[in-house]
Amino acid sequence: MAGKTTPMMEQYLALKAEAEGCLLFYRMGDFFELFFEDAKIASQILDIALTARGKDSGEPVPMCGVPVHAAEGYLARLIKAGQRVAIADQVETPDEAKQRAKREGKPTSKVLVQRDIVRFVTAGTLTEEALLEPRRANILTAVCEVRNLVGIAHCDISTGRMELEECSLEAASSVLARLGASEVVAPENWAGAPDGSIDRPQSEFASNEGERRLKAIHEVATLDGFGDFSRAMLAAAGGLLAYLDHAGRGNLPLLLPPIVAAGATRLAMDAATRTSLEVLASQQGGRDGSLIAAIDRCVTGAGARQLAEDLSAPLTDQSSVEERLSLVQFFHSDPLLRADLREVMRAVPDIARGLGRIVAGRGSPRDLGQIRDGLSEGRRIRDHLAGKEDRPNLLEELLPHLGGHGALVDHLEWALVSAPPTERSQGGFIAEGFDAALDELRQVSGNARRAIAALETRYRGDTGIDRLKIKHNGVLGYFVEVPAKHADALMAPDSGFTHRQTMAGAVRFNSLQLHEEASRISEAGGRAVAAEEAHFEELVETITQQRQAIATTAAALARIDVAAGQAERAAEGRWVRPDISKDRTLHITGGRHPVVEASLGVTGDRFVPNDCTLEDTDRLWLIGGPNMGGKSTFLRQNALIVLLAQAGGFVPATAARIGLVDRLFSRVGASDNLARGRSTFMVEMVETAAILAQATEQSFVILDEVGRGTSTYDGLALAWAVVEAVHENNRCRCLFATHYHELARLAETCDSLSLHHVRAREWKSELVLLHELAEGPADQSYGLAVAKLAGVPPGVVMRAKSVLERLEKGRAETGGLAAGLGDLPLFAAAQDTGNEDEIDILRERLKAIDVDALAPREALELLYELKAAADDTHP
Ligand SMILES: Nc1ncnc2c1ncn2[C@@H]1O[C@H](COP(=O)(O)OP(=O)(O)OP(=O)(O)O)[C@@H](O)[C@H]1O
Repeated sequence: MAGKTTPMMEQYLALKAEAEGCLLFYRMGDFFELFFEDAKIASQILDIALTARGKDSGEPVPMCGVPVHAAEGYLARLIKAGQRVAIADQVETPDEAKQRAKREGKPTSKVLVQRDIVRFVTAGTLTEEALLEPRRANILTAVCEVRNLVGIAHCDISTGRMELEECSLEAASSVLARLGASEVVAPENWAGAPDGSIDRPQSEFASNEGERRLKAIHEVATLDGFGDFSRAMLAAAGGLLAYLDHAGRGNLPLLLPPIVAAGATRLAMDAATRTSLEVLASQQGGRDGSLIAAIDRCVTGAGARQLAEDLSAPLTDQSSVEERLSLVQFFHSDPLLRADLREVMRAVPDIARGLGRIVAGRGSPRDLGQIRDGLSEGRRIRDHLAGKEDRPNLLEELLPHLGGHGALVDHLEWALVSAPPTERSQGGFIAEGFDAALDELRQVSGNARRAIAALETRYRGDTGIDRLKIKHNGVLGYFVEVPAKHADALMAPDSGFTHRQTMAGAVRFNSLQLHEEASRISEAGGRAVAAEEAHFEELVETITQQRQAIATTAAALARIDVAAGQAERAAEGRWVRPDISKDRTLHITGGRHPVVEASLGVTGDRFVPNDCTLEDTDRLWLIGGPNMGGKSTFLRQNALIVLLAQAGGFVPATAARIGLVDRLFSRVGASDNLARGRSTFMVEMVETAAILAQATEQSFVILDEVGRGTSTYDGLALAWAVVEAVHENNRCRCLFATHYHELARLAETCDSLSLHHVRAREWKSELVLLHELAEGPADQSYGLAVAKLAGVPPGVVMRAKSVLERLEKGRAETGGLAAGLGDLPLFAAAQDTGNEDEIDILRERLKAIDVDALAPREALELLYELKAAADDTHP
C-alpha cells in the first residue's frame, strides 16, 4: 500500500521545484540535508554516506547530509564538480512557528518550521573567498541574440566588474571561449545557446528592462556616460541582472558601472569615435571622404567587405596583426605577382553572396555558375601562389582553403552551360552531355523544329504562295501566315488548313501536321524544363551541403584580396610596415592623414608630414596653435595610423612603432548632435565621461578642443580637470588639442605631459599656416589673422583688434583668465575630497573614547562636541 507524503516532504518537494534543477540543501537543525536523486549525486561527489530517512509513498527516501558549520567546503566541491546548489534555510525559529500555529488555530505539536530558498550558490555567483580562486577572475556570462547579433554581458561579482559586448553569431563562440566563464546563462529554447548554458526565461533578456535596471542601479538618467551600448548588449545585461537577482533572491551583488568590453582581440572603439574618425563613412554620411574610401584598393566586393570589417574591428593581439602585415608585405615586395593576382582576382565572382542566395532558396542558375567560376578561380590562384617562395604563415593557412572543391567544380562544369541565365523557368542552363534523357528531349524538339522548317518549304510549293511563313508566338503557338490577298486559297474547306485569326494585312491558319510537330516540341520542351529543374534542385542541395567549405574559400579569397589591395595602396603612397610592440609607445615619423592628403593631392597641394612620439614618460601632448593650423588633422592622423596598423595594414608614414592599443577614443568638442535632442555641450560631456571611465593605460585618446562648448571659464576649468584626470588616472597616451593657452601651465605639475603647437608665421602681415608641429607652447592665437584669411571685412577685423588690445591689457593687469590658479593643489591631492586629515582627527578622537567608562551625561556632551567638530570641518 502506498504511504502518505508527510508535511515535511511536501515542503521539501515544493522547495525542490523552486530550486529549478539545482541540488537542494535543506536545513534540518545543524545539518543541510539532501534527498532523493540529490542525495545520490552529492554523496558520490562528496564521498559521504548515503542513508535513508523515513518513507515517501511507501518507498525509503535516500538521504545524505553535511554539517552547517562545514558547509562551505562541501559547497566548493559540488560547485567544482559542475553542480549548482539552492540553500533552503529556516526563516523562523521553532518558537515563532508555534506562535504562528497558535494564531492560525492549528495544533502546535506538529507545526513545521517555515523554510525558504535564501540563496543559490552557482559557479558564476560565488563571492566567498574560500570558494574562489585568488588568481583567476570568476566570470558569469549572459548571452542572447537580438536581430542576428549576439549580446554578451559578463561580470565578475567578486570584483563587481561588468562588461557588455556584442558580436556576430559566428564570433560568439570565440568570444565565449575568450571569456572562459564559470557559468553561462541563455534564453531557453534558443538554438544558439552555448553547450552547458543554463536556460532562463526568454522574457528576462529584454533590452529595455536591462537598460532600466542598469540606470536604476547606478542612479543615472542615461547610460551614455558609461559607454555606447547596443540593444543586444542591453538585452544580455537584462538576462544577467535577472539571473543575479534570482541567484541572490533579490539581493544584487556589487556591480560597477558597465563598460563596453574591449575584447581581448579587438580594438574597442565606440560609435562616437568611429563617427569622428570617419572610418567607414564621412560625417556627411557617405563613403566619400571616409578612411575606407581613401584606402580601399580591393578588386572584389567580398574583399571590400572584409576590409570594412577589418577597419571596424582592428586586432589587439600582436601575432595576428603581424600575420596580416606579413601577408601585405609578401604582396608589397613582389609587384609583378601582385599585378597578376589582382588581374585574376578581378574576375572572381562574388561567391559569398551567391552562396547566400542559394542557401536561402533564392538562387538562380547564374549563381550556380558563379560558384563554379569562383571556386575554380580559387584553385588557379592557389596553384599560382603555391609556386612562390617565402610564403608567410597566413598565406600557408589560407592556401588549402582555396582548393578542395575539385569534385564540386568538376560536377558544376559538367552540369552547367558556360554562362547560365538568371532566369531558371525557361531551362537552357544544363549543358549538353550531362543528362542523356535531357539531350534526347532536346533532340526531339530540335527534330520537330527542323520538321517545321521543312513544312514551310513544302507548303510554299503546294500553295504556290512564296510569302507563306510559319511563325510562333506566345498566344497561338505555331501557325501558318499568308498575306490577306492569298488567304482565299487556304480558306477552302479541303485546303488542309483551318482558319485561326485574321489580321489587318495577313491571315493565320493551322494545319494538322504543324499541330503535331508543335505538340512534339512543347511536350519535349516541358519535359526538358522539368528535367533541368530537377537538376537545379540537386545542384543547390549539393552546394548547400558544402556551404561551410565554400564560405571558407570565399573568405580566404577576400582576405587575399584585402592584403594585395593594402599592398597596392602602400606602394602608391609610399606607406610603411609598422613595427608592432606591446609597450606603450607611439612613435610615428613623417605621419600623414590619408584622407586629407588625398584631397590636397587633387588641388596639387602638399601635405606636411609630422612626427608623434608618445611614450610612458611623455604620454600626453597638449597641442596649441592657430585655427586651421592642422591640429585636428594631426590628432586624427595618429589615431588612423594606429587603427590601420592594428587592422593589419601598412601606414602613411616613413616609420612607425606602435605599442598595441586596447581602446581608441576620439572626441571633438561640441560636435553637433542635435538629432538626439541634447545640447551640444551635454554630448561633449557625456562623451568625455565615457573616456574618463573607460580609457586604460593601454588606450590611445585624442581630444580635440574639449570644453569649447561652454563659457570660457567653465570650458577652461573642465579642460584643465580633464587633462589632469587623463594624466593622473587614465594614464593613457593622449593628444589634446586646445586653444586655451592657460593649459600650458599644466606642464609644471604633470610630468608626463609636454607642450606642442602647430606653427604659423605672419609674413607681410599675412598669416602663413605651416601645418608643421613644433615643441613648446603656442605663442599667440592668430584668431584675427584667420578671420581675415576667411574674408571677414577689414573693418570688423580692425575693431576686433582694438577690443583684443583692451582685453590683453586687462589680462596683463589682472593675471588673466588663469590668474586664480596660482596655488591650485595638485590633482591627486585635490582628489581626496573628504578632507582626510580632519576626518582622521575625528577618527582618532572616537578611537580614544572608552565607551564603558562614560556616564550617560558625559556621553551626550561628547556627542555634541564631536558633532560641532564635524560641522567645523564640513560646514
Ligand atoms: N599636415 C598638413 N599639411 C597640409 N595641410 C594641412 C595639414 N594639416 C591640415 N592641413 C590643412 O589645414 C586645414 C585645417 O586643418 P585642421 O582642421 O586640422 O586645423 P585645426 O588646427 O584643427 O583648426 P581648428 O582649430 O579651426 O579646428 C585642413 O583642412 C587641411 O586642408
